[in-house]
Amino acid sequence: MEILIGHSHKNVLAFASTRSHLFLRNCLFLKRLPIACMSNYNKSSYVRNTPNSLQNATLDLSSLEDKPSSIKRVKVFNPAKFRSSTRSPLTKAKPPELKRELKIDESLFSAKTFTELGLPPLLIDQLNKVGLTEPTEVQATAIPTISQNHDTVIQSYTGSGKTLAYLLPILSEVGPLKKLEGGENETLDKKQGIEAVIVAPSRELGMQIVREVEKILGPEDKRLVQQLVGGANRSRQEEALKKNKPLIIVGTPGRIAEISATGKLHTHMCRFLVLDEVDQLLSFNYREDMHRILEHVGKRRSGSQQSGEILGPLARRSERQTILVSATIPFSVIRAARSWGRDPVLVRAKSVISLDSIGSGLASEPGSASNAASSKVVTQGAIDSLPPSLEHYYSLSKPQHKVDTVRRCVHALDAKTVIVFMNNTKPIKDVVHKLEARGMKAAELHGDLGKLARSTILKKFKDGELRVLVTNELSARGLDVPECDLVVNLDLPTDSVHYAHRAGRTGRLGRKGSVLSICEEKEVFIVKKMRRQLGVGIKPCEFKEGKMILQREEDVE
Ligand SMILES: Nc1ncnc2c1ncn2[C@@H]1O[C@H](COP(=O)(O)OP(=O)(O)OP(=O)(O)O)[C@@H](O)[C@H]1O
Repeated sequence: MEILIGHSHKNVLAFASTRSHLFLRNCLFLKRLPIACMSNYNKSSYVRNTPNSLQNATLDLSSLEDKPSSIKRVKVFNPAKFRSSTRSPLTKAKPPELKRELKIDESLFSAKTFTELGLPPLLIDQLNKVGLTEPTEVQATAIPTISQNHDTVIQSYTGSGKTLAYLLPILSEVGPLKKLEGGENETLDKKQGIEAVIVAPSRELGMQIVREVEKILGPEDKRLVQQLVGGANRSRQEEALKKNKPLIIVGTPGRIAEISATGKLHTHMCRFLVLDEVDQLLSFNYREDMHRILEHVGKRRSGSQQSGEILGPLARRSERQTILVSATIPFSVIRAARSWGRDPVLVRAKSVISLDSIGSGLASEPGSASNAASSKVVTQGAIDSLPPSLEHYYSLSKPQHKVDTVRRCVHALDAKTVIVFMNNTKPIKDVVHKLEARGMKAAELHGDLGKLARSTILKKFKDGELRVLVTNELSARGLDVPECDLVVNLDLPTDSVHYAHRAGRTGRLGRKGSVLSICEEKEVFIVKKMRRQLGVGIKPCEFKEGKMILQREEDVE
């Protein structure tokens, strides 16, 4: 027990201190430190928190895949057979300590229909009604895996359909579209209360997930999903919880934790906990709220609770299934998943790997890591996070000419729906004014705006009433505007993980998309570093006579 206490708390501390550096950097140092200092500072924060053996072991997500011999594969998985034996949460709880072997039928990873994946007929009908007929690669891999009750980490590039990859297996177990099992009836259903909690880091992403669930449930049953996002009226949300008795709640960590603390949100019997954009949710900013959520969701009252009290919240094993999702999965998430999960697996397009198959000795004490190794951990969090269809460019510009470079790029590429990212909130308004003065319909979106203003602007942008949205990191995660054909980094992102999420707002689900990073000459080394870390080509370019001209590297240096 003592070992477990230490292990669990170490994870908490690792998250806390890593983020506290990032947080300080974002808020305080950004304007004052030269970029080179910032990048070293970022590295050193990882050094302090990365276990020794991890740094020496060059462990990464891709290296996990290089060890097929460590994957236990016993028999062919038959989804139809599996689904009929799926346990009912109230009757057939599996002892958490029992290790199960990983048995996945890889032929399912190429499934061309949702039927092949064993989804219930009612759910498939509804998907067809809303025009969803063919699963994406990550969906074809995640759906059968989650349906086997594995705690799952989903890592797949931006815009690859991760939301439905976790929603569909949940909806085939929860709500009116699920497959009814023998002995189960509507009376039991009504007693069950909240069955799935989905946590997202921003209101916008939370609301987007709610809309996705509502779309599939249809107008008659959409009350079964309830949003609990910050910025909205809390008592109205509490009333809706009481009145509508939702089965699924989607919310931001602060609001979920707040309502949970008042005793008005009962999630102990919950079967699914999803952390969307998990790497962000496990950061310092959210630590207290996430603690509460992890402690309470799916924590049935049983004999095991007592040992949970002794071990501390993160070490508790519960009956819930935990699903962690992001395009960027740093090692800290793998470590967390291993420490909370039951038989946790890592799902990527066309591959499933047992997290338990990662070699031992990774949980040694943090402290004396090398810079190179720790930066590799960061790098590996970002690799394979970008859709292959994206084109990446960078262009040199003096600070006072950056807005003009945006304008020339938009015209040269004839981009219709553009997201411009900046690092600070204050200058955003000024950029919007300058773009409007140059005849472009633009608006600002950031956290200083009220909820209503944020949703109105986002709606206008999605409806095509605005050509350019000037925003900050708020919009980098999860925002799905399929029409977005150009992302511009008017300020360079702080690292490759931030680059990946910003860039991923375009080129969604196989569409074409371009990403332009505007930088000063002294910042080119940062672009090159990100290019190396992400494994993508970022080509130098300039804009002349309404055209984009690609340059040779030598001409830029
Ligand atoms: N099977 C499918 N068929 C058609 N469209 C789909 C399918 N799955 C998802 N989509 C659509 O693809 C788009 C991207 O999906 P989603 O937002 O889930 O991507 P993501 O991988 O979560 O991206 P991010 O990492 O940026 O959050 C959405 O508009 C979604 O509705």
